[in-house]
Amino acid sequence: MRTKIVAGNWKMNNDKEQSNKLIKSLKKSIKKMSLKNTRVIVSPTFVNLSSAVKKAKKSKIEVVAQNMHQATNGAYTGEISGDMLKAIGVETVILGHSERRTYFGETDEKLAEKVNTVLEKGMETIFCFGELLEDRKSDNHFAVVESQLKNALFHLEAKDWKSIILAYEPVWAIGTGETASPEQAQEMHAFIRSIIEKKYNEKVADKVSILYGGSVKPTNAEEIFSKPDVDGGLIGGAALHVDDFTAIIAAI
Ligand SMILES: O=C(CO)COP(=O)(O)O
Repeated sequence: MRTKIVAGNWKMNNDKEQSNKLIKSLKKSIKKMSLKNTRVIVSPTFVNLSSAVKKAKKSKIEVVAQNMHQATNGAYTGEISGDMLKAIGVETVILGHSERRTYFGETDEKLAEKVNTVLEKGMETIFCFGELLEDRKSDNHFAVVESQLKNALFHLEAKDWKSIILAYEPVWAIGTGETASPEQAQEMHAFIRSIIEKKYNEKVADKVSILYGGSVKPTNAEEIFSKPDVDGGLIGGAALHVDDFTAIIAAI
């Protein structure tokens, strides 16, 4: 059985107090839930990671980072390395989010380097990708997603995939209120699994958790998560509110 995951990407939101308060409330609200085979993840901004890790201790909540640099250390002003994250108890990092690609020029090639570093450091990544609206309109969405995966991940060996979680986030659905329909999500997730099977084998394809991201809300989560190839969600806006995020976790 594949691991189910509900992850909240807080982006550049929540100061230290808000961050700690949200974790405290979330801890309480999920305490009685039976979360067998399910991971609950939150991703605060860098400066709040350390206190979030402490706050989340002795709970089901895992704290992950939103980005990291590919080098171990060096003259990279403003950057954060994998070792620095590990030193404060953060073992997982989101990579390739569309906001990083769009606003910070992260290319598939750079992401491939970051993924390599994640593996060298024994870390894990939630790897994001997804097509733009114009790609979908021109019926290029499968080709775009396939090339993003090939360029950034298909140099890996089969054994490396135990450290990879995929997050399909169609850019047109991020923060827009417009969600991919459960059928569109399922169609793409099944396609992703099929190309992984072709490149590797059935076991790798069957084992990798593929999350959907893009305007997931309490009102649509259950239907999206009910699809056989959707193993959870990467949640933006709705992860900032404990009631909404709790309802989304309950939907899994
Ligand atoms: O970008 C996202 C998660 O990484 C999705 O954001 P929204 O849920 O706000 O659309």
